[in-house]
Amino acid sequence: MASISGVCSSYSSSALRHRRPLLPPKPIPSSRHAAAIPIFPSGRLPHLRPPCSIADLPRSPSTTSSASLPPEKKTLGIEKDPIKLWRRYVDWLYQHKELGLFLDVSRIAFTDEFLAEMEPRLQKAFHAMQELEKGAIANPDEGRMVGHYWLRDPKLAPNSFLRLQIENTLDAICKFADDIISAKIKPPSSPAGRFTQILSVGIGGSSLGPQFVAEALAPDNPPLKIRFIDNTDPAGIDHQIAQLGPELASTLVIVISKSGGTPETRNGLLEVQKAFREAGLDFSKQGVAITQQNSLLDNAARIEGWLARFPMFDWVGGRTSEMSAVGLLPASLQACSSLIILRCQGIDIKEMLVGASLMDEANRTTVVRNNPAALLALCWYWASDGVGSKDMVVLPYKDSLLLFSRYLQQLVMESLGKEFDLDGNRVNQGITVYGNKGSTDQHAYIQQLREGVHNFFVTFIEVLRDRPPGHDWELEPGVTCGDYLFGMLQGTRSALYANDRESITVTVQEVTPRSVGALVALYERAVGIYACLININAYHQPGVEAGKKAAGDVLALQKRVLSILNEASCKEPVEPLTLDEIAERCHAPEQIEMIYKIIAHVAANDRALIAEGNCGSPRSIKVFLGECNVDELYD
Ligand SMILES: O=P(O)(O)OC[C@H]1O[C@H](O)[C@H](O)[C@@H](O)[C@@H]1O
Repeated sequence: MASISGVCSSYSSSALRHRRPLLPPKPIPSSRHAAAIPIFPSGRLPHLRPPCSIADLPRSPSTTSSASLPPEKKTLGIEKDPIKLWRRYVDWLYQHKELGLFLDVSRIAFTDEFLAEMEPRLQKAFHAMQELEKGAIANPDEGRMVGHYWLRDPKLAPNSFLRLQIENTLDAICKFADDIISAKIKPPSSPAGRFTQILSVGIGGSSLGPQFVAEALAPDNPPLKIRFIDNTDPAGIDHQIAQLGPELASTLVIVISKSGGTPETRNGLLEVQKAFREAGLDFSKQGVAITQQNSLLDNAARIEGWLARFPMFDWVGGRTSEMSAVGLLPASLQACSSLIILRCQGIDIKEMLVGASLMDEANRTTVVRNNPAALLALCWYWASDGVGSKDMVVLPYKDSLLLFSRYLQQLVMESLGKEFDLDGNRVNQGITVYGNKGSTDQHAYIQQLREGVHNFFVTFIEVLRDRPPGHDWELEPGVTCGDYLFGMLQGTRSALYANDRESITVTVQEVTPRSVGALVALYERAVGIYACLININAYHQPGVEAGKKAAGDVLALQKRVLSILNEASCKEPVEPLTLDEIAERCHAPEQIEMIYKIIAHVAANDRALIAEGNCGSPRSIKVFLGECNVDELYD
C-alpha cells in the first residue's frame, strides 16, 4: 500500500484563467501626430496592423491610426446625457426582424473618427470572409478550408461533393435519431426496450456546444437524458457512470472527437467500455462515433462494429462544429415527452440550422451598421483597444443560457488567443471571456465590475419572453418574477455605465432552436471578422499542442521513474532511492521537481509505492515499491 507522510495528496491545479497585464495607459497618437508612436511592452503597435491576409487579400502598408484611445480618454468621451444616449440607442439599434434579435451597441462609446478609421479595415475583413466562404485556405498553417458556414447552407459549399457530404450526413442524423426515439433501434439487453440515456464522451469543441445546447433547449424531463464525460478525471467519470446505474443497459454512448485521438476522450471511452464489460453488456451495440474518416476512433468503431458512425469534416474546426454531427446528433436525440414518444422529435435541429443560416445571411452585408457580427467585432476592438486589454464578461439573464459564456470562452479564446499574427509578428493577441448568468452573478462579482478594477466590458444577453404563455402570475401587484430579472439586467447595465463601464446587449425573444442557432452563428462570424481586423489565424490552436506534448513527456517520465524504482525494489535487500538518485538514474537531473510530483501523486493513489520521510522536505524522502515485479515493463 502506498503511503507518504505530510500533505502530499493535497496538490491543486493552478488557476484556469490566464490574465495578461494591462497595457500601461500611454497616450496613443492620432494620425495627425504620427511622429510619436509609442513602443508597447511586447514591441507591438496595436493600431498599426495590416489587413487580414487570409487568402489573397491585397496588403496595404501600415498606416498610423487613432482607432482606439487610452482608457482615460475613452472615459471622458462616454456620453451621459440621457436624451443623447437615447438618440445613440435608436441610431445604432440593430434589428433582425425574422429572428427577433436585437443588438444594442449604444453603451460602447466608439467615436465617429474610430468608425471612419475602421471602415476600410472592415471592408477588407468582409472580403476575407467572402473568400473564406468560397473555400479559400483560410487556415493557412494547417492548409485547410474553413467551412462551418456551409453546414447550414450546403449550397454554399465550394463543390457538389462537399454539399452532398453535408446533406447526406444531416439525413443520416435525422433518420438515426428517429429510429432511436421511436425505439426502432433498441439496446440489446434493456428491460426498457428502448434507449433512455445518452452519454456523450468528448472534450473542448467536441463537448462544449452539445452541453450548451442541451442546457438551453432540452425539454424538462426528456425520455433520453444526456450527460457528459468531458475530462480524464476518474472520479468524474465514475460519478457519471454511477448515476446511470442499471440504466447503463439503455444508454446510448456517443463518442465525439474530430481527430479521434484526444487522450481525455480515449480514456473516457476506455473507462466506459470497462463499465460495460463489468455489467456484462456489449458496448458495440450501444456505441456511436462522431469523428473524421479513418481516425483511430473511426477505425476502432468500424472494426468493433459499433451501432453507428457519423463523419466530422476536415474543414470544420472543433469549436465551430455545433452545426455538424457533433452538435446536431446529440441535440436531435433529446426528445420531448415520453407519453407521445412515437410522434416525438428531439430538439429541432433544422430550426437551429435555419437560425444560423438567417444570421449568416445578415452578416454578409458590407454595410457595417447593418451587419451584427461586424458591429460586435467593432465593439470588441474599441473596448479592448484591439489588443485584448479588456475582458469580455458574458451575462445571459436566463438560466438556460448558463453555458453560453463557457461555450464562447473556447470559441473566442482559442480562436483569438494567438502568439503570432499572419505575418509572423509576435502579437500575443486574445480576449479573455468569462461569465455565468444574471442576476445570479450580481451576488458574486458585480461589485468588482461596478467599482473595482476597470478591465472588462460586458455583453448582456436578454431574453424577452420570461416563461411559456399561460404560466405567469404577479407576485406583487403589477410585477412578475420575470420583471425582477428584467429589472436586474437593466439596473446593472445602467449602474455599470454610470461608472463608465461599457456594455453590449443582445436581445432575443425566446430561447428556441432558432435563436440558439442564430447566437452561435453571430459569434462565429464576429470572431472571424475580429480575427481579420487583428490579422491572426482564428482557425488553428498551436498553443494547445504544447500542453499536450508536455503532458506526454510527464507520462513518459513517470514510466521511467517506475521502471527504476522497480529495478531497485527487486534487489535484495530492497534499495530505497532518494529523489536525487532517481533523477540521476533517469538521466534527468533537471526533472527532479517533476519526479517529486510524480511520486507524490502515485503514492496518493494506492499504487504500491512507499515514500518514507516528510514530503514537506522533499530531500528527506526515500522511495521504493512495496512489490517487486520482475516481469513488469513500464516502458
Ligand atoms: O475533437 P477532438 O479532436 O477530440 O479535439 C478536442 C479539442 O482538442 C483540442 O484541445 C483543441 O484545442 C480543441 O479545439 C478541440 O476541440
